[in-house]
Amino acid sequence: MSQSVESRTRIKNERYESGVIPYAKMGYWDADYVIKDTDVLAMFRMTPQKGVDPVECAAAIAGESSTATWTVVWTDLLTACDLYRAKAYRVDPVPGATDQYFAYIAYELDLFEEGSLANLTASIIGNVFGFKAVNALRLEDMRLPIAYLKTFQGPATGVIVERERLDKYGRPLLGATVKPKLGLSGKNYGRVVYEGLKGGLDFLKDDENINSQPFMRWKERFLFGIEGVNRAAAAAGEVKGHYFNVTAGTMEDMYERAEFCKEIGSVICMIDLVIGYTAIQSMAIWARKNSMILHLHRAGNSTYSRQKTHGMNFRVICKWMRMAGVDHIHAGTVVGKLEGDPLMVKGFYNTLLETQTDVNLVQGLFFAQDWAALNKCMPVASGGIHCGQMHQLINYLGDDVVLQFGGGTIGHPDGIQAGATANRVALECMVVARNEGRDYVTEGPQILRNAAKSCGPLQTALDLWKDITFNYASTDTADFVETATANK
Ligand SMILES: O=C(COP(=O)(O)O)[C@H](O)[C@H](O)COP(=O)(O)O
Ligand SMILES: [Mg+2]
Repeated sequence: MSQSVESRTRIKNERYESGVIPYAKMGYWDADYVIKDTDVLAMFRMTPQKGVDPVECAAAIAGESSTATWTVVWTDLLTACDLYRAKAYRVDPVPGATDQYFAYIAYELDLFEEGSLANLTASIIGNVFGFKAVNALRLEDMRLPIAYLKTFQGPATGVIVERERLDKYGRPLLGATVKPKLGLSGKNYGRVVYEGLKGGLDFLKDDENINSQPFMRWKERFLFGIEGVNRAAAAAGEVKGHYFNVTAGTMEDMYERAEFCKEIGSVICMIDLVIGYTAIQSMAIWARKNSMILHLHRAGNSTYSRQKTHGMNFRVICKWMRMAGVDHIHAGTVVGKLEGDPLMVKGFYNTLLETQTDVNLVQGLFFAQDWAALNKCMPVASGGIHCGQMHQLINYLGDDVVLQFGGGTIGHPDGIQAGATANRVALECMVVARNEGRDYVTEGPQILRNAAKSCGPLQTALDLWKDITFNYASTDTADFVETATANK
């Protein structure tokens, strides 16, 4: 028997009456939703406007970051709208805050184009952050399903192959940022590179804002820089590198600089986060094709990652950058001059280095994550660190990290080589102490003083920087409900 028109279509259904109905009623809230292995999950910290119901707020976020607009549209009926609608499935009050909630949202995998961070982010951090009904919004964490991760390249080289290419194992790598950041000529720049590498560092690096300015065009820097690398490597009998920053105003310029970097024999090049997700993915593909290690400076991230109630947590940037395919990313020092709570930083490092992570609320990891065999990405600790902190750095950050001392190398009173030597000796004596099973964290200062007896540069550095610490309260710390398990 044929159905009447009215019973065949959904159009007479209350859900599709024209007008404005709550997002929760439109299907963007489903407390009974059963998460699929293939779903993309996101957790937002939301601060609804006064009087806005948290569940409706979560539903609105799910709506605006997936299929919805502000009013009912009948064209939904032309789509698999029940499937494509994101579902907010859980809302928890943030402990200790009266106006904030954690909202969990599940997204159908087919909402996203394969291998495109640009497409993912246009939904997840798109319009939704400007929503008037939400006073503030912060993307705290995401779970990326294996099926989706497999559409991304992942780190071009990865930690294991980087160590093999460098032939350096069992210790953190050592680097330094050339200072002053801006203004040196190519020749003087190359001298800094040479001195630092000759003194014992593995890497020197360009700073985030050095590209191709009038005082030193990029080719000058690359040519003098590689001369410094080659001379120091020949003298030391070790592989050495300098991260040449290929960041530029256009992709064409970046490719040209990266090609030249390869041509002159560099093992590594560098880009800044500010070039954008698509440009980063393109450069990562170029890096894998050309057997180049790709360093990423996170310049710009604090603009949106530092404050607790609005923007996004840096751990999500870590996830996206591992997907995008960079081999290094600045991820905090704990003890240095820039933002970094110890537990949060540990969570970032685990996100970059582990093949699987469990829910770990203390470290701010709200979801379990399987990395689908994407390579590991090397965290870089940089910003206001010096050799007197070596025991703390090794304790907090482990072996798979590049420790970068800019001021802490170039600022040494006896010169750059002496600064580099102080760092290398401090590192090696601490690694030996740790490997011998000593309580190197407690005995650290004494271990350094003993090593300094036969290393003048280390003695001078310890004397100069002995009292330098950066003990400010972190702005980004963990908030969690003891019993919460996000992957229910
Ligand atoms: O130039 C430096 C550090 O110089 P120095 O070693 O002289 O302090 C880097 O740009 C910062 O580390 C970036 O910060 P982060 O690594 O936190 O992104
Ligand atoms: Mg810098």
